[in-house]
Amino acid sequence: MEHPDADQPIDLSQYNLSSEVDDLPDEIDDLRSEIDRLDAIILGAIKRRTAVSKKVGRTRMASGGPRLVHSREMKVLQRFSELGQEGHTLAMLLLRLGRGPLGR
Ligand SMILES: O=C(O)C(=O)C[C@]1(C(=O)O)C=C[C@@H](O)C=C1
Repeated sequence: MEHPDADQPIDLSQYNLSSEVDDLPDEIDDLRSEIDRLDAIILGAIKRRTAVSKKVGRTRMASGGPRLVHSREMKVLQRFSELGQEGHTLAMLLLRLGRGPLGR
């Protein structure tokens, strides 16, 4: 299956995810509608990420591989580090969702 190069930034303009918000109206209801739209995108992306991450884990373990891959987790943490400490927390939560409870 075709898949985008992970190092190639996604064209965020296609999804209207730009951080430029000067063009948005100063209307609370309109702004909240935009937040609702974004939350739907984020939630959908998190649910798919979790499902894909679980599938990677199942596939790897089925061939005798480890439950976790430290180097990959470091890449994910690095990716979210542009958001600072909260980005680190967010990345940790995404990893936790994908790998399920540890120590079982
Ligand atoms: O990339 C992998 O090998 C995965 O299993 C996915 C993932 C992730 O959610 O990004 C989950 C657990 C691993 O420890 C590392 C990364």
